[in-house]
Amino acid sequence: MSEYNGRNAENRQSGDRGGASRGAGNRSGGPRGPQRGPKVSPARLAAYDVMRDVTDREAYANLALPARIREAGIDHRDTALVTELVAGSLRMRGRYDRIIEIASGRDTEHIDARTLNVLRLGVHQLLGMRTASHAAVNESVELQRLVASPNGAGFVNGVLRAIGRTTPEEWDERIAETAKSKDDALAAQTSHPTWVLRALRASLKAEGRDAELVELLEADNVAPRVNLALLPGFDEELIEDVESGSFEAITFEGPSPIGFMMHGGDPARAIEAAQVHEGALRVQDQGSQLAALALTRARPVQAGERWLDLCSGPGGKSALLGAEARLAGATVRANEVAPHRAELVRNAVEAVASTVNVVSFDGREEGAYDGQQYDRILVDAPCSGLGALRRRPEARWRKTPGDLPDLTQLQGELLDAAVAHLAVGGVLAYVTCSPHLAETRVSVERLLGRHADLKELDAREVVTSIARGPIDLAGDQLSVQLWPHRHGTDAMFIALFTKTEESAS
Ligand SMILES: C[S@@+](CC[C@H](N)C(=O)[O-])C[C@H]1O[C@@H](n2cnc3c(N)ncnc32)[C@H](O)[C@@H]1O
Repeated sequence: MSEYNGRNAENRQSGDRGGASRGAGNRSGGPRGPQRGPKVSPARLAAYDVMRDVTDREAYANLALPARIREAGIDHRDTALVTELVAGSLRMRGRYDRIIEIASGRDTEHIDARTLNVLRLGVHQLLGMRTASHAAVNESVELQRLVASPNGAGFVNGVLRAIGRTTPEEWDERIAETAKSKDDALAAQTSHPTWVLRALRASLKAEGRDAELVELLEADNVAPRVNLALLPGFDEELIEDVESGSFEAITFEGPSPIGFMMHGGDPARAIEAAQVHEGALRVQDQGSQLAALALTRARPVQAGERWLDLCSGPGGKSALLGAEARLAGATVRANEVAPHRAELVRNAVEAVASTVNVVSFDGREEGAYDGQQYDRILVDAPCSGLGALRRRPEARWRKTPGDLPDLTQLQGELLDAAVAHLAVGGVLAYVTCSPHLAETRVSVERLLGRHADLKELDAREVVTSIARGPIDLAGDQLSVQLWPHRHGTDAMFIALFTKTEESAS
């Protein structure tokens, strides 16, 4: 038996509400001919198309899904089904592939790519959505005939029937029995690459909380709630309205003092219903909210302060910095290297446009700084994104440990350039959406080693003082590591520094 207790995400996925058969689309690469009879629902066919685009063509599910749903004319009811099929099958791909291997006796590398995606979708219906076994198997067999090879229909039928006869808990045991190691078992059971599991454990261990690993891995497998931020200084009466129950879909809760949580429904509609200043209520993870507020509230702001958001695209934190600056009489320069992302920043800061100047430079170059020193600098650095695995179902399968050296080098170079433009007594925030130690504490220790004039500030104290209620921050470092399972946020890392007078010369 492995340490995993079978309390896995499969049991918590939403149920299949079934898909009506209303004439299939026709984009898949297989031998798809005309369908004779109502065999494969348009929802399942659309899900297959997106799976193929993501697994074989490097598409991003969050972009490919809405595009395919529109193209196939999928209605509102079936949109949820397609989304669940795709997101669940992609997120749980590591687990499902292992189960397929055990059930079929065949390595997934030796299964035709189209058939493998048909199987993944089938397994998700059987184990993740608890679709009636005959329906899941029959639809998968028909999907196989339509998009892959009719010759493989018997294989799909046999493998899925075998999988459906075994409960998710029994699959956990079979995975453990056949795994190469305990880590291999837990990684397959919870659908994480083993190197990611080890990196997450190392980071939790550094806080003395490695016992939380399974909880974290499970949290990664549940799509996050949509969170909203209300920009300070705008429509604050909304808080009272929400607290008095005027809005069913939103509650004023979570660790951020300006954060709201959505309980289902369409965020765009909820924002419209709130009738606030345009752009003042925005979708934003509460960890990101805390990271931006940690910089602005680390110490009182003096009117006239100059702030820099060095890596600002798509602009969520810039909007928040802009709102805080507007209230305190400071100004913000928001820099983003990619011009199309700088455009997104311009849109994001519309509500505070008079306070935020958006520019597009490489943050390691002088142009990003306009020859100025800054009182506060946010380096929300490009990173592996291992802290946001809940959001992008395919992301964990696209990262490799080989991505880290280039990223950590870039993070170091951006930080060095930022330090050179930090005013004496100014505050620098280093933020990543990754808990990987190479991108967090190792980066911090190296930075402090390179800059004798830099002193780390107590970010824990700052975040504790701004959080809405008590916040469980573990370990004995000055920096803050947030976690999905503990805080309901992305796994954001926040470190704060100041430049000291003595050694600044
Ligand atoms: C983690 S994201 C920032 C998220 C943003 N702060 C927000 O809250 O919306 C990192 C950003 O850094 C940008 N970036 C990457 N390399 C950069 C560089 N050399 N200089 C400036 N920005 C860079 C990326 O394009 C990306 O938009």
